[in-house]
Amino acid sequence: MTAMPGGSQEVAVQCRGLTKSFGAGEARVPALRGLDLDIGYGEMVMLVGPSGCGKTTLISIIAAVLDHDAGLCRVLGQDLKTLTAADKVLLRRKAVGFVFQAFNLIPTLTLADNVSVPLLLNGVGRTVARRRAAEILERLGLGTRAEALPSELSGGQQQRVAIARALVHSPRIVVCDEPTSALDARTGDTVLHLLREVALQENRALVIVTHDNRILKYADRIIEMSDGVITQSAAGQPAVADARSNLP
Ligand SMILES: Nc1ncnc2c1ncn2[C@@H]1O[C@H](COP(=O)(O)OP(=O)(O)OP(=O)(O)O)[C@@H](O)[C@H]1O
Repeated sequence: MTAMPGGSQEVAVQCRGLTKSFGAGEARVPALRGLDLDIGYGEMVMLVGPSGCGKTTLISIIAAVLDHDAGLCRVLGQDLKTLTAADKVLLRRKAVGFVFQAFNLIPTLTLADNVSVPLLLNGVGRTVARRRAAEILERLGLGTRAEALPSELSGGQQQRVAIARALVHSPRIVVCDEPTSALDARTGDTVLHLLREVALQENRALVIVTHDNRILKYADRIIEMSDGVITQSAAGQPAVADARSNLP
């Protein structure tokens, strides 16, 4: 079992003996092989490891977009195996923000409309939704582009829109797959500051898959995976913890 730093009893995510395979018979590929993990509220965890070790599979299960085979995955106190498909839709809609590697923006909608979608799905009125979308786009440096279409943006700008959309409805759990892959160092810092602020101030849990060593300094915990299990879990650096209290 992977212990929580400080031994906290209250966890946002609890995985025990989690397994997941793709395919069947000779083509079967085991992606998770009995993984144990706890993630606390207010914690920002970074998942690292070689390509194919199961990082995306793990965050997809935590975000309730992919079903696991066996073991326990409890998210916000709910055992995912006990949830119906409709329950999972609700959990995702209300409580999960997902930044996909491929951004997954809707090409025919403006940035403001893309970012408004999670709010509209949660019953927020259009005017309020668009105002909140504009606010978060502003914080991510895209305030003047709110009426642009995704195709008019660079990859880095699209990535920031995807991050805005994942945060706009204040989800308790945020999972991000390579959220800085298309960003330069400065923009990556802006995004990580925002994600940290979100994790700390709103007491949410953030899980970030990354190959970007530049952003590891923002993590509370760095978890290394290999071949479908966790091989190492290390606390973040104290020097960075100091810097966190000076967020812009
Ligand atoms: N939909 C799928 N169908 C078949 N195999 C899959 C599928 N998704 C993942 N896999 C396999 O499961 C294993 C874990 O994949 P996963 O994408 O979780 O790894 P990863 O650590 O996120 O890799 P990367 O860093 O390259 O994104 C790999 O062997 C991958 O080929």
